[in-house]
Amino acid sequence: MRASLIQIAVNEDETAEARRLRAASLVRAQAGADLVVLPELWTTGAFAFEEFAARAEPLEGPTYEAMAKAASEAGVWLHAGSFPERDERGALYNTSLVFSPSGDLAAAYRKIHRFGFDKGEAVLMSAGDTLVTVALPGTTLGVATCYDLRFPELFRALVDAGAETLVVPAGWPERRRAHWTLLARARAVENQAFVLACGTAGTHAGMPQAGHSIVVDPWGEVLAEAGSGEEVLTVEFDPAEVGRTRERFPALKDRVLGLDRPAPRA
Ligand SMILES: O=C(O)CCC(=O)C(=O)O
Repeated sequence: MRASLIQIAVNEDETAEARRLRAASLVRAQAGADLVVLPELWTTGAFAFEEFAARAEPLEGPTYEAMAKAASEAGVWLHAGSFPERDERGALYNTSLVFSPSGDLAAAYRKIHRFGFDKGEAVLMSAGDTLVTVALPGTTLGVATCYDLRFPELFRALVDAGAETLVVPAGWPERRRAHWTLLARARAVENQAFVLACGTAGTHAGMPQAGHSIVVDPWGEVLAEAGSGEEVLTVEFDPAEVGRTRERFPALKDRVLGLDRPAPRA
């Protein structure tokens, strides 16, 4: 399987519309890949909070239209990263879209863990509540977004639902880059799965982005890692390696579920 992660730069000197056109052309240039991945909130920037409401779109808005067309023109499975979605009740979500090579929507995932504690995305957006997996020829994707990477129980639930390739679009800041690469490897090792983690480059709302998109195999080896600037990271991998790893080193079979919790101290 050939996957291309488009680590697009998100800077304020480019409009969302111009970036959408550029992203579509970058996707079309990946014709021949099986799977193409874009990062989180690449139209607005993950830290441009005031843009979320101003730039929010219905599910089938301009980003959906442009990415559906780009997927079908390139003939690839496309995880189109995420955009600020406004639903019919006016609530905002950080929503990712996955398209089939014919440009049909295969899945939409609303980010479950919102980042910011008591500000930013955590207060501006609503949380998703549904796990999403997508069956591709040869592998099943499990999708998560950025801050979700810090929550191993979400990834374990995706594995329980059949995921073998975990796809994580992000807008991860440079100042915590060490966590990004460490957590991507941890999620791969503990779940014996491929991790495809696609970040952004550039600086928006004063927040330099980490870049360093990374692809990790089920043994935790880094197959490819981008630098800090805009880059397309392309990697070939054999999805059957997940089954071989789980067979050879069957740690997932040794899980102990339903442990009693210690009684709270009086
Ligand atoms: O967890 C982190 O350090 C970064 C998370 C983040 O930037 C996000 O989810 O938008």
